[in-house]
Amino acid sequence: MKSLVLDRLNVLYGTYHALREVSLALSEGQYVLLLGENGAGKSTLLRCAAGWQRPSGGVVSLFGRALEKNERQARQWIKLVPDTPQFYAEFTAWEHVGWVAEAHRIGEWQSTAEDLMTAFGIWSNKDAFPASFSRGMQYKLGLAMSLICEPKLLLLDEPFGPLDPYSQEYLAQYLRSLADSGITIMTSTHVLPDSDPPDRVILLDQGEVIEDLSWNHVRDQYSGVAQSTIPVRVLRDALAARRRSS
Ligand SMILES: Nc1ncnc2c1ncn2[C@@H]1O[C@H](COP(=O)(O)OP(=O)(O)OP(=O)(O)O)[C@@H](O)[C@H]1O
Repeated sequence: MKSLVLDRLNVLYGTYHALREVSLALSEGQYVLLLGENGAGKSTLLRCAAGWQRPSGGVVSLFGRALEKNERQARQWIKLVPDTPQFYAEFTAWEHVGWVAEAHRIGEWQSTAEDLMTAFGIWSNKDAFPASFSRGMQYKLGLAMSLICEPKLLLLDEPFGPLDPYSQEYLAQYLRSLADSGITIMTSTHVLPDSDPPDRVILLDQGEVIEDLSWNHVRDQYSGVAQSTIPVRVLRDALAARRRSS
């Protein structure tokens, strides 16, 4: 069963075509990187996949059902952490996590929340207000709020960028273990830690999917190259080939 299928998605902002005939299918437990230059359409794709934005054309399906025909269930299953998560000024970090956990009817959420916040290094800030958090701490809180809801599909917009190197490695490890436990993950990124590789890499350029590669294929093609530098090389080579042929 495919957890996420995007079928010929198009997104127009006025006359600007931000996504053009984007089709892809993600299997359960796949960990996928979405690569592309600034403005390639990564956030737009993630927002459409999460149901935060309605495409101008095309269909988003989750576990075999169109998202808009199964919206409440789909929204419980999918969690998107945007590049800049938003918070309520008047609630603490702990209240944010507790509030989403209760809303999703997660039982006994407190110890999981403590584990998540400890793992992400924000436990000592649990009673502080997220407005006072650094960008990296805000991202970690956004992650904790999403993970406490036990999503089946986790969409992350630029998760590694705001994090310190230790947290980047920890998150890469954590994402790998989530995927191995059956959660599907798609993350846009310009950064890849050296450990715990993804399964697949999708390259976007000017709103179009230009490559869809297995990590094993990419790894073989760039053997001897540090994992962290592979995304930039894959993207650079694919864009160069595309511009040569056009
Ligand atoms: N609300 C909007 N109105 C008009 N144009 C938009 C809007 N949102 C995005 N765009 C345009 O759509 C294109 C894709 O934007 P998007 O944010 O999806 O790119 P991205 O790949 O996530 O970029 P980045 O790496 O900089 O985050 C860009 O040209 C952007 O200017």
